[in-house]
Amino acid sequence: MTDGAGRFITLEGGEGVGKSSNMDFIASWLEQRGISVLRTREPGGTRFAESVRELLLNRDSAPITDRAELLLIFAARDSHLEEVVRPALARGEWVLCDRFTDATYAYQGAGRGLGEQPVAWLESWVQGSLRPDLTLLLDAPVEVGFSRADRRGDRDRFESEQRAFFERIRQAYLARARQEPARFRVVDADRPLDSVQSSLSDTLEDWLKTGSPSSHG
Ligand SMILES: Nc1ncnc2c1ncn2[C@@H]1O[C@H](COP(=O)(O)OP(=O)(O)O)[C@@H](O)[C@H]1O
Ligand SMILES: Cc1cn([C@H]2C[C@H](O)[C@@H](COP(=O)(O)OP(=O)(O)O)O2)c(=O)[nH]c1=O
Repeated sequence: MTDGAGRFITLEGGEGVGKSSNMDFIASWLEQRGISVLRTREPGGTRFAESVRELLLNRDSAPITDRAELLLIFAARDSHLEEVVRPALARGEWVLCDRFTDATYAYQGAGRGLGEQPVAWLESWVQGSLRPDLTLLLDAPVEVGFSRADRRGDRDRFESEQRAFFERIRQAYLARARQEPARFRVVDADRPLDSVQSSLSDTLEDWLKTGSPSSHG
């Protein structure tokens, strides 16, 4: 892509679907095509946001109400957008982010049961018109992700939730993908890693062919 405009790509999915395993793959795939990408994650990406991440993920944190959790996530997001994402897009760079606001609709909106409305308010206040250009959703049954994530060892504060929480998250992600088919590509992650990656290649190839429209030009 040589049009000089940045692109904002997000990777989403429930626990253990393979986001971390595929971040490198996606970044290298783009880099092989001459597109360098800035890799980042949420919550996180700045010193402040990484401290918030620690607070949110640590099982030994003092109790956090659901509303406070939502506000903390957007506080971290504001810092990440101001310090990292917006400046990179303004320089014409591509940004690849491990989770973004679709995760908030899924985890806080559906998982915690706060509903879409408070997420939508904060999204429009904190982000203005900024939205991802492409969202890759890795989808797998909850038990598949769970058994993979368990191999990683200790469960964090979110991973300690019950199965119904993760079912709501999966359904919310799929519903968002249905509502915004132009932005989302759903990849079946319930397959061996090489098949998942071959689908990701096809998906990216197809998206680049369609002109990979940017809203940050
Ligand atoms: N398609 C796959 N098939 C089998 N195991 C996988 C697959 N993708 C990832 N894994 C393994 O599952 C575990 C969780 O993957 P990870 O990438 O950390 O998931 P996430 O970041 O989505 O939580 C890791 O041990 C990883 O090696
Ligand atoms: C970005 C974001 C993440 N989260 C949660 C989901 C994850 O459990 C956790 C950290 O994300 P992540 O690093 O993707 O964890 P994992 O690799 O274990 O899937 O933060 C939210 O609840 N809301 C959000 O808006």
